This record gives sequence, C-alpha cells and structure tokens, in this order.
Amino acid sequence: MSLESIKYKRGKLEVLDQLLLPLQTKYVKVEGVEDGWKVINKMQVRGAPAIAIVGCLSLAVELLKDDIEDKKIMRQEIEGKLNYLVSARPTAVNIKLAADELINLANTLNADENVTPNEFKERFVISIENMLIKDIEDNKAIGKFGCEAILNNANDGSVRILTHCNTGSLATAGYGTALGVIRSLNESKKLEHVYCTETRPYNQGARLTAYELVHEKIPATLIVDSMVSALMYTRNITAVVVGADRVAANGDTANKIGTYQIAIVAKHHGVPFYVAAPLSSIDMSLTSGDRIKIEERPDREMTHIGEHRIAAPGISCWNPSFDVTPTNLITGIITEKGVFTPNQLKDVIPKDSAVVPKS
Ligand SMILES: CSC[C@H]1O[C@H](OP(=O)(O)O)[C@H](O)[C@@H]1O
Repeated sequence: MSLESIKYKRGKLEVLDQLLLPLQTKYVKVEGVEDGWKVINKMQVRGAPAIAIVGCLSLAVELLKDDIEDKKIMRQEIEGKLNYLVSARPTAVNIKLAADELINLANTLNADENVTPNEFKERFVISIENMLIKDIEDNKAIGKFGCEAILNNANDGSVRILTHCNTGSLATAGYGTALGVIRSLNESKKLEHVYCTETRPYNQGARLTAYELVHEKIPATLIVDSMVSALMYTRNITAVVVGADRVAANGDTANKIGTYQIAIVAKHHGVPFYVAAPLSSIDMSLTSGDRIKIEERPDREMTHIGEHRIAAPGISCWNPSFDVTPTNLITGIITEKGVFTPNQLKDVIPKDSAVVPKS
C-alpha cells in the first residue's frame, strides 16, 4: 500500500496510477508535459492540488532536459507548455493559478538582464519544487483550523463526519484537505467515526478515501451515494467536510458531482457543511459559480467498471464530473489562513493575487 501519490526528485517524476487502486500499486513515469497532460486527463492522477503540482513538475522535468540557452525562447516555451497543461482538465483552478504565477515569474526572469539562462532555469524549477512543500504545509493548517471549527461547534465530546470523493494524500502532495481535517480530528482523539461516500462513477470514495482511512486505521464506514439522506436521518452527523475544485469569489463551490445534493440534505437536517480548500482553489476572477466550466467525462466511466459493462448498451448518458454548491448552503470555507464565511473571501485573498481582477 502507498499513499504517496507523487514521487519526485530533481529530473525524475513518477505518479501513483490511481486507476489501478486499491488492488494494484503501480507508479507511472512522467518524463515531460505530454506525459503530464495524459496522466491528468486520464485521471491516473487527480485532485485539484495534485493536478497542479504534477502538471508543473512535468514541465520542470522537461525544462531540465532542454538545452535552450536563449531566455526569450525559454519564456515562450514555458508559456505555451503551461497553457497546454491547463487544458488537460477544465474545472479545477489550481493549475491555472499556478500557470499564471509561473508565467509571471518567467516574464520577470526573462526581463532581468542580470539573470543568466542557467539561473533562469534553476530559479524557475525551484519555484515549482516549492509547491510540494507548501501544499503539505497548507493542508496541515487546513486540518488544524477545520478541526478547531468542528470541535467548537460539537455539543458532545466526539464527532461523526461525512465526506465525499477523495481529498486526501492521493489528491494532494500529502495529508489532504477535507481528509486533512479528518486526520486532524483523529489526531485530537475526538473523531468517533467517518462516513465516506462511494462517489460514483469514478468511485474516489470506495477506491481511494476508504483506502486511505483503512491504511491509517481511522474508524470509517463506506456508504452508497444515495444513502446520505438516510444516514443523516438515522445517525447524528456532526458535520460534512468536502473539498473543492474551484471556489468563485462569492463562495459558490465546484466540487465532485453529488456534493450539491449532500449540501441540500445537510441544510435540511441542520448539519454544518464545510468546504476545505487552499487559497489556490479560489478563483476571484469569477463572480459566481454559474461561470465555472463543468467537465463532462466519457460515458464509459458510467457504463463500465473496468472492462465489465454494467449499463444497458445503447442508453444515453450524462456524466458531469462536478456540480456547484451555492454559497447559501455552505457554513464555512476552511483554508490555510483560517475558516471564513463565503462573503469574507474577498478580504482573505491577497490583493496582488494573480486572480484578483485588475480594476
Ligand atoms: C483536494 S482534491 C479536490 C477535489 O478534486 C476531486 O475531483 P477529481 O477526483 O475529479 O480530480 C474532488 O472533486 C475533490 O473534492
């Protein structure tokens, strides 16, 4: 068993092939941006933060192999390759924000006459490598703040949490976002039980979240997506914690398909609903969630499990990979800077952030 989704050392990148989990642990080499695009698009690696990190590391690996000596050409190559990587999956914003920041860095390094081509390459690659470290630091902070927020609102000593999809070490550089909150609750000895949804059709919950929870001996039960209402009716769920692929400026949140209906059920039962996401998942350039592009995935992901067909041949399918939960259903957004209500986001994002619309 391995929870290390990304294996990297300078010049060498491998990703855990999550299509084969939980039965097979196999790492796939990523030797450049073509490989990076493919492993992201095929969902061999997935999860908004992991997509950004693997995409950018694939560029770092390729850049170190190039013998380009002209900074202007290097800058142009970098911009083109980053835009290509962003096209692998449209909904998660993390890779777009990372690309914007790296293009800004490349422009700065290119314009600085005191920076040699080798210094350009070295500083650019270090900037990407730092993403691995920062992501884990951010996730630990998200875990801490989320744990505190949930325990502050819990009446009895122990808590019962529902989560959807996979937001753990397999979706990030490590520790996880919503699953990071669950790990922090477990470390606080206040976690009574976790319920994770199967998360059809890719089954991130049954195949990945269950895998992480069993691996760390966290008390958990797998439920079918359609059981969420019955679970809240029969069990005293303390809170729901989910991840995010793109949070709009007003707090509307795009996350794995099924999140929206969980939020509706949570509202009906008076269960607090939290989104756990780093600031790099917040897109301040979008005023609301109805402007978030929702990826539609191949029918086969619904009609088959592996090679085995489970749906009648000839039936048409609709397979959006995400839905948008409106801000009025969200109790709080747990970030590495603290927990905020949706309408506080505009005060949290740094004014010089790449995504703050320039007035
Ligand atoms: C911290 S991962 C965020 C997000 O990404 C997952 O989607 P996918 O498995 O399709 O990449 C899911 O929506 C998680 O909540």
